Amino acid sequence: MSQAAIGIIGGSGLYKMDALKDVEEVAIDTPFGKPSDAIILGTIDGTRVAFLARHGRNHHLTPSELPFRANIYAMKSLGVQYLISASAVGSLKEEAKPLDMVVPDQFIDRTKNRVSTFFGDGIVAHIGFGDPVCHNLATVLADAVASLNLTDSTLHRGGTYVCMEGPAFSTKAESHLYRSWGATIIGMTNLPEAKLAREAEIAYATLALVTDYDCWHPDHDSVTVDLVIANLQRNAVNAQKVIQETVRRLTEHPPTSDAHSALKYAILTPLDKISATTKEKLNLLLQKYL
Ligand SMILES: CSC[C@H]1O[C@H](OP(=O)(O)O)[C@H](O)[C@@H]1O
Ligand SMILES: Nc1ncnc2[nH]cnc12
Repeated sequence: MSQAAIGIIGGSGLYKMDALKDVEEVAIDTPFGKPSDAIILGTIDGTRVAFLARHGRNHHLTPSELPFRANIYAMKSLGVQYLISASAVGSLKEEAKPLDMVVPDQFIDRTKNRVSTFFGDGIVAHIGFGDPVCHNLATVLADAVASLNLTDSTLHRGGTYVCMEGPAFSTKAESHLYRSWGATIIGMTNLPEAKLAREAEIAYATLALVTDYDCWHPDHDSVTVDLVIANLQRNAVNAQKVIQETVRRLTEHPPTSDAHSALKYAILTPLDKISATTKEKLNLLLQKYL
């Protein structure tokens, strides 16, 4: 099957990548079901890239309905080693303005209905997640943003992304609570993805595109989908430029990543005690340790 070392997951408003050439659509089935949509394989300036629209190209899946495991497994099956998420987020800080970009380095989990692990069914593993984002990949991503000198968007390096369940946006009390925790941005999708990517030994980083001030800001109307999409469409051109530049830099200097060996000391169950069925289901993740 065709392979790509770099994967992109496009969120709300980013349903395709114009820079992707020679595209081929691949419908992948995984032991965890089907991904959100077909994966679009192609090249960006000669580098193979796999693109997936997180909510489907017609945005038909809510955050709680997303097949996170199938999405990450499908990326792994294509050989993806670096995964970049482009995501719409609300801002929890005055200085992170709509149209700005944030490359977060921490997450807070406020989800309730997500399956965020490949393990279970007779195999136990606990990956380290103290640093949930790959520092080296995030640095390449943030450096790519900085190199473009975008006039209409300020870059914020680091910051905490609160991942809420949704699909309704937060209450004001929740929004103020997250601000009191020092969090920078809020979204509904990235945390399960980051956990599963780590379990799959894929380096993961997020390009967060600020679309609104959530509902805490006294001078801004509460968040609406219209506002999110309008601001994302304004920012989608910049986001694609950033991704293109990041792909160029990753191709020139592929960074090392601790994520690439995340399972080395994480599996507790003796490998000879794992059932054949579970072994087969997780073979893609486990094969280098078997
Ligand atoms: C359309 S507003 C809420 C929606 O947008 C974000 O999606 P994504 O992370 O896929 O860009 C947010 O997480 C919500 O799912
Ligand atoms: N304010 C917000 N809350 C949660 N997810 C979002 N995505 C974009 N804006 C958001």
